[in-house]
Parts: sequence; C-alpha cells; structure tokens
Amino acid sequence: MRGVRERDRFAWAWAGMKAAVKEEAHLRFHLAAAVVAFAVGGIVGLSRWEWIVLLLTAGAVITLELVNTAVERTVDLVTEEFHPLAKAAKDIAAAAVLVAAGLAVIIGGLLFWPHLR
Ligand SMILES: Nc1ncnc2c1ncn2[C@@H]1O[C@H](COP(=O)(O)OP(=O)(O)OP(=O)(O)O)[C@@H](O)[C@H]1O
Repeated sequence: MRGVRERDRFAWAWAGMKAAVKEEAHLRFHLAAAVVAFAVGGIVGLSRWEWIVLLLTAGAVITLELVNTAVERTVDLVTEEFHPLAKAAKDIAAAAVLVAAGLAVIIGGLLFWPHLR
C-alpha cells in the first residue's frame, strides 16, 4: 500500500503476533518450548554456532506456526462449508509445522545431548 509508514507496518505485524498468541494454543506452546530451550542453552553454555542453530530452528517452528494460523484464517474466510481443498490447505499447512517441530526435537537433542550427558 502506498503512503503507509514503516511504523504502521510494524504495528500491524505486532497486532498480528498478539492476535495469534492470544488465539492459538499451539503457538503459545512453541513459544514456551523456545523459552525453555533458550534458558537451558544459557545454563549449559552453548557455543555461538549452537546458538545460531537453536535460534534458526526455534524461529522456523514459530514462523511456520504463524503462517499455519494465517492459512487457517484465510481458509475460514473463503468458506465455512466442508471443501476438500479447504481440508488440503489446512492439513498441508499443519504438516509444515509438524515437519519443522519434529526436526526441532531432533536438532534440540543433537545440540543439548553433548552438554547434558
Ligand atoms: N472448511 C473445511 N473443509 C474441510 N475440512 C476442514 C475445513 N476446516 C477444517 N477442516 C479440517 O479440520 C481440521 C481442523 O481444522 P481447524 O480449522 O479446527 O484447525 P485446527 O488445526 O484445529 O486449528 P487450531 O490450531 O486453531 O485449533 C483441518 O486440518 C482440516 O482437516
């Protein structure tokens, strides 16, 4: 949009983040899991590269959960009737989160295991 100030864009993005956190239990769970992982990372003293991997991994899960939420809202806006394409869109978006979350568990294990054993 023309004439929109950068400050407005940040305000809208922040409003979207607040709405998603308020409405999506899964997003709150992923944020809480990231906070726990960051706390443990601080305690065990992750290296700079380990922090980069952890931040990218947690960021991917949270970002995909936000995109999944946006897909859900968009599908609901288009139709509240049962439609195979609506199901496919929601299920595929959910699968993206599942893949990222599954990989995050494996990566978390690989990162933390050497520090905790
Ligand atoms: N309009 C629709 N047509 C067909 N299937 C749908 C439709 N809406 C939802 N579904 C099916 O129901 C599942 C759950 O949909 P819903 O919108 O409740 O998402 P959700 O994952 O439960 O969302 P939330 O994270 O908000 O709880 C979808 O993954 C999809 O399989």
